[in-house]
Order: sequence, then structure tokens, then C-alpha cells
Amino acid sequence: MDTKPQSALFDVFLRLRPSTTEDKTRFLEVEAEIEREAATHITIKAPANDHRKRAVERFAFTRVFEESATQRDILERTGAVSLVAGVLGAEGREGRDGLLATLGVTGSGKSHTILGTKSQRGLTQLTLDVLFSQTQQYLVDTETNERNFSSICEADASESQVLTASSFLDGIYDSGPGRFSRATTPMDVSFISTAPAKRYMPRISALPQAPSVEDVNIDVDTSAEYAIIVSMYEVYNDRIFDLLTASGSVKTASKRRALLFKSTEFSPDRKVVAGLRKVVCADLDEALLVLETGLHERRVAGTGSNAVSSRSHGFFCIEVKKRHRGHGIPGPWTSSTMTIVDLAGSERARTAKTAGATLAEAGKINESLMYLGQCMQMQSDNAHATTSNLVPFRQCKLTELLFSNSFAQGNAPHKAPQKAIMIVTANPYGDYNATSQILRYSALAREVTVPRIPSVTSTILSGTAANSKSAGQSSGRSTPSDLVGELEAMNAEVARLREALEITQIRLEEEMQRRIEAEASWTAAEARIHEVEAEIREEVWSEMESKLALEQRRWRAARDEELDRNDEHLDRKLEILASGISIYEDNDKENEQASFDRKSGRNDDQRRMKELEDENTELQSRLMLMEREKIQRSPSKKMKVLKTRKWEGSGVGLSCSP
Ligand SMILES: Nc1ncnc2c1ncn2[C@@H]1O[C@H](COP(=O)(O)OP(=O)(O)OP(=O)(O)O)[C@@H](O)[C@H]1O
Repeated sequence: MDTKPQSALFDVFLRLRPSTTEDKTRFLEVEAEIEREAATHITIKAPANDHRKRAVERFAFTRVFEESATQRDILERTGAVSLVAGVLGAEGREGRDGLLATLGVTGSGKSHTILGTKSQRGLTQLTLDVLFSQTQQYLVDTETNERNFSSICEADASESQVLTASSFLDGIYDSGPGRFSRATTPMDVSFISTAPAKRYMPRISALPQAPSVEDVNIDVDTSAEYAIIVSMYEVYNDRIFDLLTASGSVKTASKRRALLFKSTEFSPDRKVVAGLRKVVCADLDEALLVLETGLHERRVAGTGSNAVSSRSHGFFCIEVKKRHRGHGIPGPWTSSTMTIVDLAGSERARTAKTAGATLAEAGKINESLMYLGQCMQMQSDNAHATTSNLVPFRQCKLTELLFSNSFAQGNAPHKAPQKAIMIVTANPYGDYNATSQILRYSALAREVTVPRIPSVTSTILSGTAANSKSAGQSSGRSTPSDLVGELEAMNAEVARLREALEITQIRLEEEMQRRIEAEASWTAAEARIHEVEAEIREEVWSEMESKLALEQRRWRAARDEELDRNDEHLDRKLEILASGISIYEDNDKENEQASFDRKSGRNDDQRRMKELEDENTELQSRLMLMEREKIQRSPSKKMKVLKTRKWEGSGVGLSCSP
């Protein structure tokens, strides 16, 4: 069985959890490797009560951790410490992102591995401890040095709200005299729980202290200075929610604002979760309190499978900011992030005994894990194949978050993420079907065999042959060895065919499973298309409506302006008309007087009269036109026009002859 070449994105480890249900049969066995090498292979076989399946499936992993493995074993032997070293970066070099995730059936030990228990610390706490213990003396002071803090805020590319741990914790837990402040000694924060607060602050002394990582050593870049920033979010129902923006209560939790995973102005070639709350921690205690605060926020719901089952995918991000510590002005901040992911458990709805909202949750969880499985398989196939297929990571938020920056174009090679660690957890006494499904898509390699069981025919035949032999010896007759040989050959052929049939059946089952998954993915994609289409329609419609409203407003303004202009024009004409009439009357009198006084001036007056008459006729016709327009508009103007008509009707005309 060949294993994945080094180009695969993930190292995949299997961790088995001790079981409390040993009355069940064990379906998973670890193959011990020769020469005391660590185990890398396991075999699984359907429980004895499942008579249909005799095939044995064999899986390869980077390494298998048996039930006895401790949290420290996992930290060291999965390469998590080197991952942390990569995040810190070598001397004079920028750090590189690291990803560590757990995957498994509900109740298989993912949270135990990542977050630990009441007595044992998980990989998240251990990673934080390693990071702080290695960098403590090189951490910049952000608490009292405003310039340091604002330089960190300015260097943030993800539109985040950056806070110091003390102000974050003060805001969450207490605003009174029992404040968490830098004056408090780190190990003496237990008194805070007595202060009046919205919620009791977890006691540092109550948090697990074991295992210790005092002896872990990493070569730290001593020419650099660092800042460690913690942020946390969860993917719930395919939406991203900040875990450090407290919703306050279960009621208000449903109104949380979802965040976007996108490229920002300062991060054009990488996607980031925009708008997260980020907390700059000065020491391990602050970081652990921030972590506890986020975990409190994380949504959990009891199901039949596991009383405190994680119903969301939890992302715990430890961002390391690093800059060169020169004698003069320090260099610019660079940033690399260690992301630790506690994936929600896959489960069978029937097994989980879920209902209502939790059944819908289970559907979303299974859907996202199905997409994750497809991506894992595809990236693993690509590592073997000469041509690489597209890893379908855009299908849901989870795979986008896990894979998109690994495939992002334009990633500087030195900033490419390190090889990620995937820890698959399994309970060897748990759900065979659910576990085998996860192992199939996560393992580095797999082969199927059907154990040869001596068939009933061969047993009978061998018995018959022995009997005939002894009978022959006694009777002296020859053995029909040729017939027995032929039957044995036929028997072997039957066994071979049966084996081939079983393998084909398994492959068929797998293909069926893939088909179901592909159909589900197709349906989900169609639903998404409809959703997007409806969204776009609505967007276009509202844009069109607003443009239409704008146009209408513009058109109305132009029309009103035009009407005002016409009114003014009309008023002016009316004035001219009125003044023309008075001129006529005055002129008439004058002309009459003049006709008596000066006969010689008659011709001039007649010409002038003619001109006035022409002008008057033209004005009247224009006036008529405007009147018609005005009648349809303003009632006040109508009155004016009516008055004018009345005045005309009074018999005063311009057509008087001299
Ligand atoms: N390696 C281990 N050693 C001891 N106990 C373990 C181990 N792994 C898991 N357990 C125990 O098994 C139980 C279930 O584990 P855990 O909550 O970690 O499962 P999970 O996979 O995270 O489940 P879910 O997906 O539902 O959250 C817990 O009580 C845990 O302490």
C-alpha cells in the first residue's frame, strides 16, 4: 500500500480514545509496525452481527496513537511544536501560518484533544503555553505603551476591533472595583469572582495545569519583538460568528451578527474573517481567560450521542505579530497565525436522537463535513496524480476557511502555509459505519481484502478424500485423485470469485455513498443558486426602484422649473398686454386730439396703429395657447385667466378705428 507523497496539504494522524463501553465488540485493530516503529496502519472489520460484510479494510496514517497516548504525546509527536516554531518564524524571517484540526464522529475525542478536560489541558492551551513561554521576554508592552498598541491596530488587515486583554476582560466580567487590571498578579485573579459582575470570571487556579511544557524549547528569533493576539469564532449553520463578542444570553445569541470571510483593502490576496474582535494578551493567564470566555460563548447542545456535544466548528486563532527590534525605529509588523480547529462531530441523525433545530444543525454539520471529505480526498488524489483537479473548497464556509488561503493565487512562497495537521479521532468500540466513513476519506491510503475462510465444500471434500483414501487402502481400490483435484480447483475459483464479489460490493456501496453525496451536493448547489438568484433579483429590483425614484424626482424638478419659467413668461406677457392696452387708450385719446390738431400726422398714426394691432393679435393668440396650458394646472392662475377673459368680454378691444 503506497502512502501519500509529501505534497499533500495534510499530515493525517489517528488517535484512538479509551472506551467505557467495552461490552460492545471492538471493530478496529492497530497493526504494530516492525522494529518498534510507531504504528501507521489499522484494520477495521464490521462487527460479527453484521454478517453481510466480511471484508477487512486497511488504512494508513502518518501515525496512529493508541488509547494510552497522552496530550503531551500528541503535542510532540504530531509535529505541533514544529508548527508553532514555523508560526514564530526563523531568525530574520517572517512566520508562516499553521493549521491543526481534529475530525471524527461525535464523542470520539476531538474536543478532548483540542480543548482538554477539567484536569488535562488540550492542544490549544499547550500551544498558548509554548508560545508565551518562548516569547515572554520579547513581547512588546501594549498595556502601558500606547504607541505599541496603536502600531498593532494599524497593522491589522482584517478590519478588526483590537483590544488589550485587560480592557476586554473588564468589559465582559466587571466594571466595578474588582476590575482585572495589570496591577493584579497573574496567579491571584481568583478574588475577581467575588466582585459583582455580569458573569463570574473563571479562576486561573481552577483551570488545568497539566501537562506542563516547561521542557519544550524552540529557537526564537532574539532580534525580533512579538505580540500575541487571540481571536475566536465558530461556524454555525454555515455562518461565521465571533466568539469574543459576547451575545450576553441564550436569547440574544440568535441575533448575533454573522461575519464575512473576504479579502480586505489591506489583504487583497488573502481572505480573512473581517470584523473579528482580537485581544492582545500580555501573558498566558490573560490568553487562557480570553479562551475560556470564548468557549463559554460557543454554542453547545445536548444530543443523544454526547451530552456536551459541540454543535459548531470552533476556530481558535493565535496570531503572532513579529517585527525587527532595531536600535532605532522598529521594523514593520508581520503576522502569522496558528489556527486550531475543533470540528463538530459527524453523526447519524437516527443515532443522535436529535430533533427539531438540532436535527437541522446535524444536517448542516454533516453537509459541511461531507464537503470537507470531498476536499480531503481531492487534495490527496492530487498529491498522487500528475494533473491536479480543482479542490471544491468553495462549497461551504468550513472548507473555504480551511482551504482557500492554501490555494490562493499570489501567495508569496515564503508565506505559504505550513503542512497542516489533521488528527482523526476514533472510538474502536463506537459506531462502525460512521467511523469507517470518516476513515475512508481521511486516511492516507486504503485497501480492502476479504479473509479466506475454508469453505464448507472444501472441508467436506477433504473429509471425503481422506475417507476414500482410507477406504481405498482397505478395499484396495484406487483414489479418484483427479476428481478431488478438479473439485479443489473449482472450490478455489469459487472462493476467489466470492472475494471479488465482496470487494465489488464494497466498492459499489462506496460508489452509492458517493452518488448520494454528489446528489446532496447538487441539491444544495441548486438551492444556493436559487437563493443567490433571488438575492440578485431583489438587489437589482431595489437598485432599479431607487434609480427610478431618483429619475422621477429629477423629472419633477425639471418640470416644475419649466412651469415656473412659463408662468413668469406669461405674467410678463400679461403685463405687456395690460400696458399695451393703456398705451392704446392713451394713444387713442392723444391721436384723436392730434387728428384735430394736426391733420398732417394722420398717416404716421395709422401705421403705428397697424403695428400695434398686429402685435396685439399675435399676443392674443399666444395668450390663448398659454391659457389652455394654465387651465390644466393652477386654479389660481385659472382665475387670473378667467379675469382676463372677462376683461376682454367687456368689449374693450384693440380694433378701434381712428
Ligand atoms: N483520549 C481520551 N482519553 C480519555 N478520555 C477521552 C479521550 N478522548 C475522549 N475522551 C472522553 O470521551 C468523551 C467524549 O469526548 P469529546 O467530547 O472530546 O468528543 P467529541 O468528539 O469532541 O464530541 P463532539 O463532536 O460531540 O463534541 C469525553 O468525556 C472525553 O473526556
